[in-house]
Amino acid sequence: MNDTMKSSVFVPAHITGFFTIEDHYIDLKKGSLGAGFLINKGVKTTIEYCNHLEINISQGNDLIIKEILKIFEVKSPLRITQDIQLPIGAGFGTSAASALSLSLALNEFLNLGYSIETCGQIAHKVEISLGGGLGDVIAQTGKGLVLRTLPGAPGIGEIKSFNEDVYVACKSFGDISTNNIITNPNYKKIISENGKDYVDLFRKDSSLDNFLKFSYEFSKKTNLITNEVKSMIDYIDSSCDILGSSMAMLGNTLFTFSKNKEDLEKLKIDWTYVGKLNNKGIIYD
Ligand SMILES: Nc1ncnc2c1ncn2[C@@H]1O[C@H](COP(=O)(O)OP(=O)(O)O)[C@@H](O)[C@H]1O
Ligand SMILES: CC(C)(COP(=O)(O)O)[C@@H](O)C(=O)O
Repeated sequence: MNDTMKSSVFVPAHITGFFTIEDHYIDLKKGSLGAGFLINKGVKTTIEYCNHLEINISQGNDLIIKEILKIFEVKSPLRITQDIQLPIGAGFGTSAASALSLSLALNEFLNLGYSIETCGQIAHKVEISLGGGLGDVIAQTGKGLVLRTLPGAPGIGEIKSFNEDVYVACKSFGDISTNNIITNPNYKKIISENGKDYVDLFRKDSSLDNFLKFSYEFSKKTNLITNEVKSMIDYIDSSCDILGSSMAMLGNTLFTFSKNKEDLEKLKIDWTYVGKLNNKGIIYD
């Protein structure tokens, strides 16, 4: 047991701009290629000693927590608190952040000595089995702008991180069922055909401009872009000097990048998130 009797881990939300779907009969090798980014809100999991199992979660259900506890074979009664700081199902990767932050916090609190890769593989397996996503867990072990170059769990897949000094604003209009999209044969085909083109181009020139351009084109070519997101992008493009905007995969959520916060605040949009790109990654308290 951790002698401080309390462990907290924050895992940043991850927003995908474009991606491919990489099936495999081994869940640890199943995932996605693509590019996305991390922000300064996400999921913070805190574990304390308690005389009975207590789960406090700010939203959603305890399905992910129960699955992770099963894999860790946790016997000691704990108080697990999860602060999910963004809307669930809206393209922020909250299921992956819930699974990864809990795995890392359990590892620290129980002094198990697992590597981040092992904790990430546990989280990835739960993410895949529950249909929460494909490549968010490995992406959340990166920093800033994250390119997935090999699919799979941490320690199996591969990522490259790029540090960018920019502001991001996200506006969510609601959720989109990730599982319905990533298991639909027609979507799988159009997503992977277009996603592969953009991954190949982005690998050659991994600039922020390209990320924003490729993501917006991807959202239109896959017909995933929603009317709300498209109209908001048109309004933003006509209003001010921003770097670019697109749709979060997979949520009815817009994201836009700017060199300064003032231009984002001038838009008078009730942002779901506005802040700097997260170039630091996971935080252990
Ligand atoms: N903390 C959670 N506990 C249980 N289920 C969750 C949690 N977060 C998300 N989910 C479920 O996982 C699926 C994907 O959610 P999420 O990862 O939030 O989607 P997105 O990555 O698009 O934000 C949804 O069906 C959602 O209901
Ligand atoms: C795009 C998606 C397949 C789903 O993302 P989300 O809905 O945020 O879980 C993501 O997991 C990825 O692999 O890039």
